[in-house]
Amino acid sequence: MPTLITNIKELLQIRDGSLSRVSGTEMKTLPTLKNAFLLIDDGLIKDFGKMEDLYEIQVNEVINAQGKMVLPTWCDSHTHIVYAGNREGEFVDRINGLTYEEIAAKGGGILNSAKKLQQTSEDDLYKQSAKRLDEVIKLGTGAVEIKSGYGLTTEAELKILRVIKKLADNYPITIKATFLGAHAFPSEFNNNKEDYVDLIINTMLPKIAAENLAEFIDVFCEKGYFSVAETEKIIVAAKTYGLIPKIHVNQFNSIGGIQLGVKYNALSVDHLEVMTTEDIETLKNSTTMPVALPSCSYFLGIPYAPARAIIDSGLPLAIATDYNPGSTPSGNMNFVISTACIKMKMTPEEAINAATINAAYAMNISDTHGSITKGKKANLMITKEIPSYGFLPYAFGSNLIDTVFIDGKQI
Ligand SMILES: N=CN[C@@H](CCC(=O)O)C(=O)O
Ligand SMILES: [Zn+2]
Repeated sequence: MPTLITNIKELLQIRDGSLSRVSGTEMKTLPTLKNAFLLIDDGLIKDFGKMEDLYEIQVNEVINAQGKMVLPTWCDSHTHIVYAGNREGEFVDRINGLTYEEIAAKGGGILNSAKKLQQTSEDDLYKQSAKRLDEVIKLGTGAVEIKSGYGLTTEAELKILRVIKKLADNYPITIKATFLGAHAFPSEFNNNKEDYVDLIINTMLPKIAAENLAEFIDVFCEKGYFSVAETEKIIVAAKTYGLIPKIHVNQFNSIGGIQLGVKYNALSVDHLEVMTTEDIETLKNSTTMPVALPSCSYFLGIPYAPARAIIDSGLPLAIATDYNPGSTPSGNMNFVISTACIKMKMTPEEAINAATINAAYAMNISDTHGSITKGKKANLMITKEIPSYGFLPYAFGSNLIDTVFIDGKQI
């Protein structure tokens, strides 16, 4: 039986089904309908319109959204939420003056998380990760991409990907899995890095493909991590198994990761804190979505991705949390949106577009998620009473999300 939401102060992000992403000046527009209704049936958005055009209909439930906004749930296209424990100690080390790179160089960082994860059972890892997922769903996230990458052995990488699969089976939200075995070189491969790349290609990838555990391939393409040549080798091998590239590039240095991503039709290139004009030029006329991770810049105190230069050059932009224990121990998309506005000078319209329709594109789900469109999933949220949608990024730190619907069901 259908559910009807009535008296919606403003229904945000109404789009035609054919739209998959918005770029450049298009990002400044957020199509809305004031004083609206929305009808949910069979888990999908069945209809919406002005209250004055509401017709007689038999429904199961009527929700009065007087004074409240309704919008599609956030799509978080870049997370690492399947991890063990935390890295609170390194947080304090950084407060005391060490840099992220210095901590990694002395065996902390990703290797620290990998050690913890290797010692954690699959059940415990599931429990820890499910808790994080529960939290972000309540904050309005209705689809999430999750990467492996804190295992760094065949067994531990498979453990993470199986946990992701179990989360996808047990939770109603859409979950996409990414294989990120190339997140860091385990220390035992320090003197023979090619052997680790070979392990990824010859052992991990075939097993992951055989169990159908990932849709995307990711590599941390960065100085001190994986070179452009190593990244290319891994992407080429992964593509033979049908995995689509979504890669970590330009976090600390611009070394050619964007050019590589575009060459191999990456679905997205993520981080982008350090961008050259050539990097921006390369992204033009490509199908690759640039993805910025504002909370990572906030937490590490590193530059923010130059959103203005990216959008003003006509490109699209998506934003995501990067939820992980080292650089972003937060999965709050509302904070990401506020930070994008406050620190990256994105307008509320641009930030909401970046976290919905463009973020859905960066996860390959824009045909079902990311906008209020008839026939798309009824993954929606109702805000608390707010004066306007600009209040969402403005009142940073307040939880303004009242109710979340996934597949038309209230969470
Ligand atoms: N930069 C690479 N990977 C993660 C952080 C890894 C970590 O510090 O644990 C990121 O996207 O920020
Ligand atoms: Zn990341």
